[in-house]
Amino acid sequence: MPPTMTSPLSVSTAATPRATTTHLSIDGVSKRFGSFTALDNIALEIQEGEFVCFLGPSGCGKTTLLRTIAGLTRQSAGRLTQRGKDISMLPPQARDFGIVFQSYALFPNLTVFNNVAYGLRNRRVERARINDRVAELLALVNLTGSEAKYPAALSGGQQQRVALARALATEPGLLLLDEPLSALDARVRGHLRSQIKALQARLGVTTIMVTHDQEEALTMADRIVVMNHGVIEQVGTPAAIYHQPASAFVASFIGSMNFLEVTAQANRQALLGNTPCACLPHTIAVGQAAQLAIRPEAVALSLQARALKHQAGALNGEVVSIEFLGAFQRVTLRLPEDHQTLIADVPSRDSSKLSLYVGQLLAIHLPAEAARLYAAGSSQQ
Ligand SMILES: Nc1ncnc2c1ncn2[C@@H]1O[C@H](COP(=O)(O)OP(=O)(O)OP(=O)(O)O)[C@@H](O)[C@H]1O
Repeated sequence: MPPTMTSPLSVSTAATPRATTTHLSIDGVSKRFGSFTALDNIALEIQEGEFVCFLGPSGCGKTTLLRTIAGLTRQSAGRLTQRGKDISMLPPQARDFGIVFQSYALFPNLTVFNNVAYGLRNRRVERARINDRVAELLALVNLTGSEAKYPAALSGGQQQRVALARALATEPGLLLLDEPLSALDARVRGHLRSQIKALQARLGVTTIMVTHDQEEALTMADRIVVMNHGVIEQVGTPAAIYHQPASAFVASFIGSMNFLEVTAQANRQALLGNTPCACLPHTIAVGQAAQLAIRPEAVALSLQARALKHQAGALNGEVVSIEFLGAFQRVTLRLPEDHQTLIADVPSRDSSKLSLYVGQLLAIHLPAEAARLYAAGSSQQ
């Protein structure tokens, strides 16, 4: 299985806020469409003020879960509680949330001012208060001065900022974001990502964002809910999801990962061909086929391969390609063990010491603390 290749990621290391009050509880929520199960017994608690991302591949059920929270889709089973109140059967208009969709969904025939004021007018808020609140919200999303413009006169990023202001206008307890950045080009997306994150931190509004973009989730979320085939695979901080993936699926979905075919051994070990490799504690039976997962940046390369070549327990490989990626070089090695391949990311400042070239034989070190064993054939993407 070739390793999943994506660019290196900056993982948000911000600690989960010390929020201890539950904002939203999802208890045993399932959703079936005919005989198809889109959500299977989902259980999740979201804390007051948290920024949570639902992350997963297309069709995993993340939008269905968001829509269920909003009341736009009715669950087939289970219960939703918001701030202690059972909202399971409430229609969307009786629930406390603001929502931003992927496509801007602004009213095209209303000005920016009137789009943002819409929810406030529906609630019969008095005119002077509406004027103040719209001014405050437009300042918050850096669109002061755009009050009289129509959506068609705004860029995609500006339209999404108006949509955000509109969603926040009535001060909802919960902000729902359904892939709000995916229709925007990369530069605007990056900029808006940090704006939304800063705004959320400033307002402290509990936020759930659906995304299929791992980088977005890793950089924005306090906690990530990784979903696959209608179930939650793992819930954790970005750092925990990245460094301690709970399943082969999570390991392969987030960041780049090598998967080597090995045989499980006792005492935190696995056999790669005949070469013993130390790894983290595992629960796979001795002698069972397994996958050893290790990130490319954790693989260490050195020059003593020839000396080690015939030494028991030494792992070496031949360089088959070198890609220059700026901050690091991505080196693909062929291992003598069953001709498997391994990717190593070598920081550019270290690569000169290795004088890398195709055909070179290098010693490989797989640090045990970065090597995780999963059952062979366990779900990847
Ligand atoms: N109204 C519906 N009727 C039938 N099937 C549906 C309906 N809505 C969603 N599904 C199915 O449920 C599954 C989950 O859909 P959902 O939209 O939640 O996925 P997703 O993870 O948000 O994916 P994407 O990123 O592609 O939007 C999909 O297989 C989808 O085809």
